[in-house]
Amino acid sequence: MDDPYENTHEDAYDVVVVGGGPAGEVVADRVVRSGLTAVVVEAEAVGGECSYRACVPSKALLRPGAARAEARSVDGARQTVTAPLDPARVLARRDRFTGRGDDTGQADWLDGAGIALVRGHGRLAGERRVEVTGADGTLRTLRARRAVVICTGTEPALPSVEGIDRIGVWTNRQATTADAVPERLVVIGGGVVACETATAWRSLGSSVTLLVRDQALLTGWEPCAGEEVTRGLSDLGVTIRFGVSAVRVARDETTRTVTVETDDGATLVCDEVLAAVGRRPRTTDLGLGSVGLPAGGRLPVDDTCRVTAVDGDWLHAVGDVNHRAPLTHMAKYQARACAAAIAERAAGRPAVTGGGQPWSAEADRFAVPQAVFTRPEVASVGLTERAAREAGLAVRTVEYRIDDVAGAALHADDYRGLAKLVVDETRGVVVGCTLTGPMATELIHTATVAIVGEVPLERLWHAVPAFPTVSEVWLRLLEAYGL
Ligand SMILES: Cc1cc2nc3c(=O)[nH]c(=O)nc-3n(C[C@H](O)[C@H](O)[C@H](O)COP(=O)(O)OP(=O)(O)OC[C@H]3O[C@@H](n4cnc5c(N)ncnc54)[C@H](O)[C@@H]3O)c2cc1C
Ligand SMILES: NC(=O)c1ccc[n+]([C@@H]2O[C@H](COP(=O)([O-])OP(=O)(O)OC[C@H]3O[C@@H](n4cnc5c(N)ncnc54)[C@H](O)[C@@H]3O)[C@@H](O)[C@H]2O)c1
Repeated sequence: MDDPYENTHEDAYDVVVVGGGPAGEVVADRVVRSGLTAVVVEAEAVGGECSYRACVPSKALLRPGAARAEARSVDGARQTVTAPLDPARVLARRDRFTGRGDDTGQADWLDGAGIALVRGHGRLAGERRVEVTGADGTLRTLRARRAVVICTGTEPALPSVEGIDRIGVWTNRQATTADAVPERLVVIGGGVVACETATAWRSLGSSVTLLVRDQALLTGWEPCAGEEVTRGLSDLGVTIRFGVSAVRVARDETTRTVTVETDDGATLVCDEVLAAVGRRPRTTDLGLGSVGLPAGGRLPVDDTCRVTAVDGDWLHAVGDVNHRAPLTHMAKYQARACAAAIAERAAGRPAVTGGGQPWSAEADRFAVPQAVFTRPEVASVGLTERAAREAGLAVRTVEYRIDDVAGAALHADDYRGLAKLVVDETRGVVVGCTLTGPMATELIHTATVAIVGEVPLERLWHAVPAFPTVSEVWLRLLEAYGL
């Protein structure tokens, strides 16, 4: 059958990328570097959730409080840092990172990289076709000669709480872009968004209450991570209520305050409520039906990020939308792999995976690092002890208090931190690591290298950490293991 788009060059690209967040930007950049052409379709702002309403603004809000706490943890410096944070300056600094949502810089970067940008909402319209509806309602069809890559990310899930759709509930968007510090903030959830947001706004002066359905924070992590963050947030003045769910919320139109009723019969009054109960894929209005897929679900993929439920090797999904490892750095890692696979197949080669090839995003399955900038920081990579046991590994764990390391005591008078290694005894290698305490987020990469490199512990013994650094915890862990 004749292809009506065959000669319409302006609307045909080798690769059509739907969504210009971290995943989409990197896929497009890498395919163009490989000699193919690419277009990015973006509905809101190039840079995605990460740049404007997630990672970047949240870390910009967290850093001043962390810097202040760090100075106050050293005698001699502590006495000089007595004033609270200056919210106006903190919010202004955040805005310098986000440009308040202005994506001119990132759009210019796409242009400079030779990537076309089409603004509008993209939907699949059958095999290798994407229809884009512009803000003015105009419709444009893009044809992909080789591949379509879905990088549409996620949107916040809302808990089923009566009235939650009528109070102007905060999601990550308001929590990272608000222009004023709420006097009283109630947070529903006990995961990373809940814990980081509580840290940030409490540091800026809010009175924060966490309503945590579970009996711990950061479930899914090693229990010590949640315990340390519970202690740290409590010390910061955050109220944490475990085993409690909100059942009803209502905003008073006169006072603008929100009343939150909980399932233990209590009532809280606050100024804002943040829902931080996880994310759902942005696939409801994506034309998935045109390629035989149900709307609204995740898009399972193989290690090259090819959507497994669709025949052929043209449809891919990268980043949060495939739910393999919903983090920016893993989205970008998958993007590099996916672009390499597309280039490999374009060259007529099969892109076989599983052997550490650049087109194989296999680290998603065993070495996902995560850095959480709470007080204290927590970071992890690889398997928890529980996950390793469930996977049938011969598990041995080693724990060490980081405060007992000379470098940690020099770093902060009140240093408090934990390190836990999960070792696969059969292979004699580290398969998981969790760290808590100051600089945990920077220290975790050492563990990532050990896990990905499958470095035997006897060999790791020869990687000598410098004295007097916090990294000496690695020596202590190996000694505790018996080396
Ligand atoms: C509060 C918060 C803090 C976070 N902090 C961190 C952190 O510190 N570190 C970290 O690694 N991760 C963090 N994350 C997770 C991180 O934000 C995501 O993993 C990351 O944004 C995923 O990138 P993505 O490109 O897959 O999706 P997104 O960043 O969500 O980008 C998707 C893009 O697709 C566009 N889009 C969607 N649908 C369409 C469509 N139909 N047509 C056209 N365009 C479309 C959207 O407008 C958006 O620009 C955080 C998340 C939250 C909520
Ligand atoms: N520093 C970082 O790496 C960072 C920071 C923020 C967010 N993120 C990413 O953003 C994503 C979303 O984070 P999140 O915290 O929203 O999700 P999450 O899955 O980490 O935590 C969700 C929390 O909400 C609770 N919950 C779920 N449903 C509930 C309900 N109906 N009522 C009450 N509580 C409920 C869960 O028990 C859990 O405590 C994650 O994938 C995370 O990796 C990463």
